[in-house]
Amino acid sequence: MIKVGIVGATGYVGQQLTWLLYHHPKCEISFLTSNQYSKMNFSKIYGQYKGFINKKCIKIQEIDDYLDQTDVVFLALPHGKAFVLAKKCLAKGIKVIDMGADFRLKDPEIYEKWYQVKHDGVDFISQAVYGLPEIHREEIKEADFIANPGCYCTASILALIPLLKAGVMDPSSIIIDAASGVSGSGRSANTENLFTEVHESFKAYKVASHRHTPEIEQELSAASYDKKKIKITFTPHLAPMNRGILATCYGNLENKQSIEELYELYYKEYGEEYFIRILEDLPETRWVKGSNFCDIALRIDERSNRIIVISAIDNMGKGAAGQGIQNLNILFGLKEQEGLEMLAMMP
Ligand SMILES: NC(=O)C1=CN([C@@H]2O[C@H](COP(=O)(O)OP(=O)(O)OC[C@H]3O[C@@H](n4cnc5c(N)ncnc54)[C@H](OP(=O)(O)O)[C@@H]3O)[C@@H](O)[C@H]2O)C=CC1
Ligand SMILES: CC(=O)N[C@@H](CCC(=O)OP(=O)(O)O)C(=O)O
Repeated sequence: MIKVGIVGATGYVGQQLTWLLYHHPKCEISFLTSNQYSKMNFSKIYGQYKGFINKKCIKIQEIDDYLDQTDVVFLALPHGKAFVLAKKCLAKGIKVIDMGADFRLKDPEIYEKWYQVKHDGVDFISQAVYGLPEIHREEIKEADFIANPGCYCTASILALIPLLKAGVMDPSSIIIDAASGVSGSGRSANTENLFTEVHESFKAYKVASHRHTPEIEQELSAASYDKKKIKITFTPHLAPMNRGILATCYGNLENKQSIEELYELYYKEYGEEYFIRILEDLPETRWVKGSNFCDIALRIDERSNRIIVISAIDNMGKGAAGQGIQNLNILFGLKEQEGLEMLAMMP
């Protein structure tokens, strides 16, 4: 069995990791950390685990006692908090999957500008592989340190890469409108996320300033046919639902092309990918809720010759914990779907 520690287990991503690992046939949990709830049984915080997980949370400072019996550690902490822990675990030969943003951006100056935090792990950036398996699988197989992508980034990058690789779209014309469920902002108390503030309302936020913008640009630029630096317009929205991301991505087509030709690019890129479903029907968040799937569909606006790509993921599935487990499976040479084959649950 692979022994897995979760740092930040009481957050939404940490809880989702715990749920997936509890059901994973090849993994067992070695420790769960929480500073706020240390010494409290995990099933007291999340009641569904009563009778299933009987483990007390430990403080981060106590993980040293457990690291000798741990193969891989998930860091599910706010940004700026992964540097010291990643360094410590890697030095002990323990694999690390960071769910936060600290090692996703290859340029520390860009990180510092968008996150307003000093990068304290510059020496490790090159060691971290961007954990989007459909794009970086071969590098992930060789890695011991994974920077798990941001949720909006996963939905947007997977939606656009086939078009950019083929060079059929003007990269300077990309606009991404994406909406997320409220769990995307985490579990900590915040007036803006109260039920009364978000229920029955829909809003854009961090317009032209969201920190996922440079992450999406980094990956799209690297994947595009000419590797030129791409600048996008990205507008996130808050949707009054618990989970899910729907990304609607627009770009100008370079030439007149049929929808069949464009779908062909997606079948070529993702035809073998278990977790990507290329659909003719338009994706909906409810069809991916709780799963690790990314559903994608295409349309052409004939009047403007614009391509519109719509993708749906669960922000905590393929957008975070599901993808984290997919990365774990690759790191340890397991079947990529191990522990991840569940479908969305309706309603
Ligand atoms: N929510 C989502 O959909 C997604 C989140 N992410 C990223 O995953 C990470 C975790 O997100 P999420 O679970 O939503 O966040 P939450 O706010 O729900 O949880 C954060 C966790 O980190 C712990 N924590 C908070 N502050 C500190 C601190 N100063 N030092 C140590 N531990 C701390 C909390 O522990 P304690 O019990 O002590 O309070 C809690 O367990 C973030 O980097 C986030 O950006 C990535 C993709 C999607
Ligand atoms: C709805 C909502 O608030 N979503 C979060 C994105 C969560 C995420 O993926 O953030 P990281 O890149 O920090 O991991 C946000 O917009 O900040």
